[in-house]
Amino acid sequence: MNTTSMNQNAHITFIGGGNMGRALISGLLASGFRIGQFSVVEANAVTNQKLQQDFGIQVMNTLDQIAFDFSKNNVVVMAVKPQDFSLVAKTLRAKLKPSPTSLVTPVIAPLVLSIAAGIQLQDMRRWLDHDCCVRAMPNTPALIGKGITGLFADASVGATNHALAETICNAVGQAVWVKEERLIDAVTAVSGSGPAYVFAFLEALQASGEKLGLDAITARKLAYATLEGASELAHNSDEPASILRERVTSKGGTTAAALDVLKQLDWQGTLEKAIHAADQRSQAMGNEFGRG
Ligand SMILES: NC(=O)C1=CN([C@@H]2O[C@H](COP(=O)(O)OP(=O)(O)OC[C@H]3O[C@@H](n4cnc5c(N)ncnc54)[C@H](OP(=O)(O)O)[C@@H]3O)[C@@H](O)[C@H]2O)C=CC1
Ligand SMILES: O=C(O)[C@@H]1CCC=N1
Repeated sequence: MNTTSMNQNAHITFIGGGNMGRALISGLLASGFRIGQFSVVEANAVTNQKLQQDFGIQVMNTLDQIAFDFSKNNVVVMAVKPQDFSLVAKTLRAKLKPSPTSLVTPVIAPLVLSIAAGIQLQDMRRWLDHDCCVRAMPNTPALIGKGITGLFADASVGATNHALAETICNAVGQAVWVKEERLIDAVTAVSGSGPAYVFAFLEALQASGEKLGLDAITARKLAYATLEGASELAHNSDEPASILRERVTSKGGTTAAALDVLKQLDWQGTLEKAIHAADQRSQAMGNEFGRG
């Protein structure tokens, strides 16, 4: 099946349309997937209502309302919190197979694409009684088509579903495959949680400007434009970030004064510890919520 017909025949069911589900739905719609290709199950009444209003898509309240059309290339995006995952997966289990009286057998096995932090493939497969599972770790810039998603699949996922998972993630930005499942925890720590570190940096840069006497609007403009300009410069440059940093740092100047303080406070070490904590938490959540 070529990519165009694979995409056109895809039906994507989101279980959970909260922060990340919403970002992916929005990004996928903007990239050309059609409204009719989506189903969403969202238990929260307010979130449910808002999804219907904003996107005009079909949003169900409960999992028992799902009925897969097995003539489609079904993708089920598991976008609930890790602590809700096992219950959802166990409820979904019976739905993933056509009923014995069904006249349609799946063209390809439904793909279960989990974006949940920590939840491991072995646990998903046990709960779902279904092999065709892929782990993905996207991030919220998917909302504007600038996400980056780390993906892991093992050999039990066939070529079509491998390609489908990648196509969906590419539609909302970029996708990278990692070679070991364990590395999805690292992806989570770096880029899944990463936007929050960047937003915290932006908050701090703006607040520092205000403390130096700039009004809030000006401080915000300076901080946001600096982050945008610097990251685009780094992105488009052949040089590593360390060289770009040196070019800003005049000998005995202002940048050197600021970077000296960050060095004394072991800024890099602190950030490494923070990202290590996220990686550890991802593993711990896998153990905590993977039981049962
Ligand atoms: N937020 C992010 O930046 C990222 C999140 N992720 C992962 O994505 C997943 C979702 O995170 P996030 O979007 O932030 O979480 P949210 O809580 O915003 O969204 C999850 C939604 O699922 C709903 N829900 C709970 N149980 C069910 C059910 N049985 N059926 C249907 N819907 C249900 C929740 O309702 P209620 O609130 O009422 O429980 C909630 O609205 C997590 O596993 C997280 O690890 C991955 C990458 C980035
Ligand atoms: O904070 C979390 O657990 C989720 C996973 C990555 C981003 N948000």
